[in-house]
Amino acid sequence: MTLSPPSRIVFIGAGNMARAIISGLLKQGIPANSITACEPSLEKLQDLAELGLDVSTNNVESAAKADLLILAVKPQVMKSVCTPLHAAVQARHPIIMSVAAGLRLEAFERWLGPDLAMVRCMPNTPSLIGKGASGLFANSQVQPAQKQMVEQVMAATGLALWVNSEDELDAVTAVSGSGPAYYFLMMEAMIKAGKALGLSEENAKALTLHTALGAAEMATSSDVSPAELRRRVTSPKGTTEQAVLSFQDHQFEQIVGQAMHACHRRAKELAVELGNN
Ligand SMILES: NC(=O)C1=CN([C@@H]2O[C@H](COP(=O)(O)OP(=O)(O)OC[C@H]3O[C@@H](n4cnc5c(N)ncnc54)[C@H](O)[C@@H]3O)[C@@H](O)[C@H]2O)C=CC1
Ligand SMILES: O=C(O)[C@@H]1CCC=N1
Repeated sequence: MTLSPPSRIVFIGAGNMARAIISGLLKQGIPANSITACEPSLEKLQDLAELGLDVSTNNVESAAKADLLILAVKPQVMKSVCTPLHAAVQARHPIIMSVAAGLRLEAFERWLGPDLAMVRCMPNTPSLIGKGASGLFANSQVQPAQKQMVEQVMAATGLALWVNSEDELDAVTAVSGSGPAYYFLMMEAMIKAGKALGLSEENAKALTLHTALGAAEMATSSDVSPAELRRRVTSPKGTTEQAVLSFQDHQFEQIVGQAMHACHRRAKELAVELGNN
């Protein structure tokens, strides 16, 4: 895939999320030498340099050559990372994309200056294998062609959806940003229970993971709802029914709902704790 200009993508922060996006981009054929990864420690950048990326420890120099600047540091350090970039981004006006949970566009506008084309993105780590799911929201400075370019970049990592309001990104965080962890937690619990029922760890793990894969692929490719797919597994007076009844007796739906509300609340708290100065 070739990106229409702007074409230098600079990542500030090359941790888990940046690496997941970078990997998705490389898999889609985006040239490694058009991507810059910037991190405080060159040691951490070594594998990315070996893949052919341009690497740097200097955020300001890297931002100064960005066409698309992706801010991928923890929310807790975002302000201290952004403030020194003010002059570089005001001089070049790249498209800026934050992947940080919670932090709102108005905070970035305070830290980086006004009139910048900014996108907030909530990606997830399955971007690593091109199976990511991202929510995107753009401010009014982002032009249609720039929106298309950002969408093309994130679509290289999986599903990329625009949402209608910035608030919705906190809901995206609760559903898909943090969502992989919920499924991993479920897998951990199923492997443990499979072992308790007498399977070897190896078999419990293989069966659990392939079941998750099969269920996810079936649900995404099917034209019927997850509820109907569940019904088709659940024979009246059969085995699945007992498991589902047990989940329901233990308020499964409420447990999931409460967890996602807690996630959503935390995104809002982060915005207040870290974005108000
Ligand atoms: N991990 C995930 O599943 C997701 C993470 N995010 C967001 O992505 C952002 C990054 O999270 P992770 O990648 O998980 O964290 P991480 O800790 O793996 O990566 C952050 C990277 O930033 C680097 N860094 C620290 N200070 C820096 C500085 N001054 N300049 C440049 N780089 C610096 C760190 O060395 C580290 O490699 C966060 O804001 C998070 O909210 C969003 C969606 C999903
Ligand atoms: O846990 C977090 O804060 C980040 C944001 C979404 C997924 N991981």
